[in-house]
Amino acid sequence: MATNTQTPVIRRLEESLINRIAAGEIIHRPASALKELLENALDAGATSIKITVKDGGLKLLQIQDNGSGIRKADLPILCERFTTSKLTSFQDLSALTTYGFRGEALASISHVAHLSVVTKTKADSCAWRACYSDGVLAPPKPGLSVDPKPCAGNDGTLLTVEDLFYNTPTRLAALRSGADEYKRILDVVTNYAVHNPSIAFQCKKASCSLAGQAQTDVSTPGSATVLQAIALLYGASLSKELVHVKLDDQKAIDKDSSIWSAEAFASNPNHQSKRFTFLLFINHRLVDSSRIKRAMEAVYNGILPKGSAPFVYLSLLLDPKDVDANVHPTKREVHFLHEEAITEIIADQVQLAVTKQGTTRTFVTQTLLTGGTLDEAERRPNKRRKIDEEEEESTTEVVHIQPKKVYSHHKVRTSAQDQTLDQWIPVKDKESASASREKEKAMDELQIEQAPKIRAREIKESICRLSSVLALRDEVKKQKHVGMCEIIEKHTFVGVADFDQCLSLIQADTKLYLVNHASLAEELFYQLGLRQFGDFHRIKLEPPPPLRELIQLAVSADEAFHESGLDVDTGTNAITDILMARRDMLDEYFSLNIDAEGRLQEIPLLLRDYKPDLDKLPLLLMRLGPQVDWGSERGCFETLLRELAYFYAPDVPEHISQALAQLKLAEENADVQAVSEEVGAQGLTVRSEGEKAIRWQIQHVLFPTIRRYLVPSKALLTKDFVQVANLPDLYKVFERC
Ligand SMILES: Nc1ncnc2c1ncn2[C@@H]1O[C@H](COP(=O)(O)OP(=O)(O)OP(=O)(O)O)[C@@H](O)[C@H]1O
Repeated sequence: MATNTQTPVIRRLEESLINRIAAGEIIHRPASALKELLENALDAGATSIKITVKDGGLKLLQIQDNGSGIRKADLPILCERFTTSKLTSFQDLSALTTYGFRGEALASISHVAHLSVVTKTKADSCAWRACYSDGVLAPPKPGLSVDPKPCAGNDGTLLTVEDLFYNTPTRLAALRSGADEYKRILDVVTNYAVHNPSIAFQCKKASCSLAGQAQTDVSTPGSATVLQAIALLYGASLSKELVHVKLDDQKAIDKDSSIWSAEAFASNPNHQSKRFTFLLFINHRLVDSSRIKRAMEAVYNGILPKGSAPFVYLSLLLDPKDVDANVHPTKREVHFLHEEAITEIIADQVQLAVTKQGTTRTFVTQTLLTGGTLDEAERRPNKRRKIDEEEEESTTEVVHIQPKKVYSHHKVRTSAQDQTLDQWIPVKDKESASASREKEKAMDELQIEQAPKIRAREIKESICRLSSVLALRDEVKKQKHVGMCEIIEKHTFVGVADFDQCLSLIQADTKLYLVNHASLAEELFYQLGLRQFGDFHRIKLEPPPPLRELIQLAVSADEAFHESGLDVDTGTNAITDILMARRDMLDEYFSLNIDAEGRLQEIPLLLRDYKPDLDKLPLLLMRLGPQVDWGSERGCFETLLRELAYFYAPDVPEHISQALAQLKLAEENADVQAVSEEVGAQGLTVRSEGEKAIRWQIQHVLFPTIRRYLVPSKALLTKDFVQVANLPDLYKVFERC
């Protein structure tokens, strides 16, 4: 760049240049112009909107609506900047019910294209035609008057945009192709057509087919529901895999916050696409929200296999006063009050609904359009759907283009959504088939109620300035094993292989690993403890149990303690005293709240949605005495977090082990009848229910969180990870057989 030693002169830009720069911010491409025009038609109350496009909208973009029309008297200022019928005062901004409010869209278009309008209100006896250039009326042809001309026309407005960006060649050159622009236009129309199913939409190219008839690429009847519109535009097979979530009259935070509602159609695990289709409307406005999008992606993280994506339509209705639509030139973004809380509620509900379907494996068949409309649409598929299908195919085509051959033994089924090992393990109780089915159903419901939120939630790292904690966090990072990280990050959970030994199978690429999930979980919980140090959520115990009694329970059951020769009371008192003396610190840093009367009020919640086995609580408290290094800050924090992690990690709960032991004993005595009558009534029943709940928690909460948050060390690799199979090797074995 040339260096200029002279001080630059500041000049006022020419009006036309200012307007063109401003227009460039609002009108990026044909699809953004169309969005503005569509929204104008919707604001005008249209029930039918027809769009015609030539060369991806660059040559021609025409939109005809049957809305209110524009008064002839308003035509002279129609395309002037900041002229609008939708806003009069600043206060109106906080009560917006229209898409438009700035009076800038038509002005912007007129600065970068040739714009003409034919419009007729119900009160007019004829339509009026006017042409615009650079914000003002322009003659239709050189030498003619600029005044609007009477002409024939229907009620409503026909807006024609020609030669978009004719005067901004850089913008024009940056646009890829007419086909690409047309695809974007179809996206916009499709999205609005889904959201406005009672409005008839049509979108077609202006070029005629050989038969002389333009082909309509998007077409909706205008008398459908959102689900029916999705079926029409995205395909009936998708619409059958959608779960419906409706939230009415919600309050974000407390009773004083405004009411909001939401409606969503989200795909169940049976639908898997390569690309995430996310249609988000906030107060009917088509917007992007990275926060909500991330939350939706997180919902499906633990449900869909890697590389698969869902479909989600979400419409959010908020009090207009809580929404700021004036944050982005194209209005593609909005800000709203309590965004985080509202997002979380919606994500939880979507997850609940989606996993309910995934868990119960019920395939709901929806009755779609009655009458011939859908069938007709199925025969004449909408272009948007065709494009989606083509895109799915074209991704496969990439494989063809790249000459990398995929051998069959490298092809692995990574779809973990439905076929995990657990599903092939029969529940071994002796109940009748129908009773078993009843119980299955009850279990499914129970599981949903017990742990409705199964995705790996965002767990924020707490702000902590204690050098000891920062050093411990650093240590975790330093021990990170890169190879293990890859496996953990892209693994697919296959199933619990041996429940009693805490072994699970996971798959990464073509390799199958047997992992000790209790060890992985213990390390995970230690790291989660470090991550949230000083800022844990809490589990409240109701009624709060006396600390001393809990410790006594564990001490009296502890063999090592008896061997040491100390008496139970002395041991119990010593441990109780240690904890009571440090209860302020325990509360502040670990959310372990013991009140002045020695009752345990709260314990830390390391992972929301995950329920630790509270039967292990006495053991935890007892171990906090001798196992924690109370002598140094760093040692104390580390050992205490390790104890918490040990408490949180899953192992076979006491009552299940007891039932198992009983079963084994009975089997050894060959008293099988007694097994079925006695243990079968208690032990095995407990095993099937308790075990099922734990298995569910392992698969749906633990492993998704491991995938997202565990920083694995080499130690884990050597101790708790065994590669049991590699598909190509297996293939060789089979070949030899
Ligand atoms: N299709 C239409 N039918 C009826 N009136 C229309 C139509 N399109 C535009 N108008 C009128 O023209 C005015 C200016 O439209 P323009 O799109 O420039 O701004 P806006 O919609 O008011 O605000 P924004 O710039 O935020 O979109 C609108 O306020 C509306 O009164």
